[in-house]
Amino acid sequence: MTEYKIALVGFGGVNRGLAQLVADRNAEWKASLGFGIKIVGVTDLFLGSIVAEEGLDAKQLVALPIEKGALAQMSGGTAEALNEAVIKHSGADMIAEATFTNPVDGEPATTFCRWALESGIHVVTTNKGPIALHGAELKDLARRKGVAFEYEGSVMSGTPVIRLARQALAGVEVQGFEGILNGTSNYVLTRMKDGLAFNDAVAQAQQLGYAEADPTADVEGFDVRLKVVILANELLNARLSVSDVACSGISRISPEDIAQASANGASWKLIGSANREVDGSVRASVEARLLPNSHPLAGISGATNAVSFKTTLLGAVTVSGPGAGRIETAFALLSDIIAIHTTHGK
Ligand SMILES: NC(=O)c1ccc[n+]([C@@H]2O[C@H](COP(=O)([O-])OP(=O)(O)OC[C@H]3O[C@@H](n4cnc5c(N)ncnc54)[C@H](O)[C@@H]3O)[C@@H](O)[C@H]2O)c1
Ligand SMILES: N[C@@H](CCO)C(=O)O
Repeated sequence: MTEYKIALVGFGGVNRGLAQLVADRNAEWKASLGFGIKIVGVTDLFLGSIVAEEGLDAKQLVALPIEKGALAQMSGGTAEALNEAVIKHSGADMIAEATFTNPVDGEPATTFCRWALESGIHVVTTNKGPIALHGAELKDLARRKGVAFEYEGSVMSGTPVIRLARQALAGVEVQGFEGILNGTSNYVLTRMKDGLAFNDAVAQAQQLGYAEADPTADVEGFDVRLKVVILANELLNARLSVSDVACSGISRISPEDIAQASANGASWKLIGSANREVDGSVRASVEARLLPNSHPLAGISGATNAVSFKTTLLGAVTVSGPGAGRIETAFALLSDIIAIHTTHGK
């Protein structure tokens, strides 16, 4: 029976969700998926770090209090985040990288991915920064080292979209896409429709684990911009940089705008899109749009996301599902591990 040794880099909502899945389902996976997972290391800026080659108790990790240096409370743990040592020397076959997304330069997560890949260790990540800003370099490094670099959860959380489009839609000629790609902003717009104030709706999204560490990234469109770059480069073979994508958010939409839209049978939505132009170039944008309620994306509510691919052979193909959430995103990491097991399984 294959047992993957994994090190968790960043132990916030998403990787705690993965530990929860391991605690609850590892035995079942051995039967249904043909492998198990052993957590051999954890490192987190706030909580500290720990390594245990024999494996850590996932239940104990899930129950760890969210207190500065809390990993020092576990036998062998320390209050220091020994990121490099945990990534390179914990004996892990793979790391699950889930630290903060840095939309400016993708650091330090990009360095964490490089350390692992250079050491011949697979990487699964939900972090948009390294992929949107350094994806080509990291994919090339992974190829050269013969290891996997998987990032399904970077777009639409656990809802399959990157691998689905890459594999199941291969050959249908994707010409473009438009979608609701941020759970927090869609949740905020939905709750404002119910009468909640903007700031209160953002606070709820934070409590529910949807928002970025700095929710400005959600409501000003920066998070969607990263996702548009990832999807356009992945599916349209574009070579977009973040600066190529015009971007605005939802913070200027007032309760009055929302009420007026409702009265007129329309809804405000934050839409990320990219399209191949006749000259072959790809044009992309992120903006709030007023959609008639008959539009397929107008009825997508709460933290649900949806993306509609424009294809030559099938017309529009639309995928909808959770766009954020701790367990939902942890599932994306599991789907990456399953993909690694399929391609690199021992
Ligand atoms: N929560 C979601 O719904 C969701 C969905 C898709 C993608 N993501 C992405 O997944 C990642 C993790 O999300 P989350 O909700 O768990 O965030 P989180 O804020 O709950 O956790 C991030 C953790 O990373 C740690 N960290 C930050 N910088 C670090 C560093 N330099 N070294 C070590 N640890 C560091 C923090 O202390 C924190 O515990 C983010 O990049 C986010 O954009 C989240
Ligand atoms: N903060 C992001 C997490 C998923 O990438 C969102 O709300 O969509």
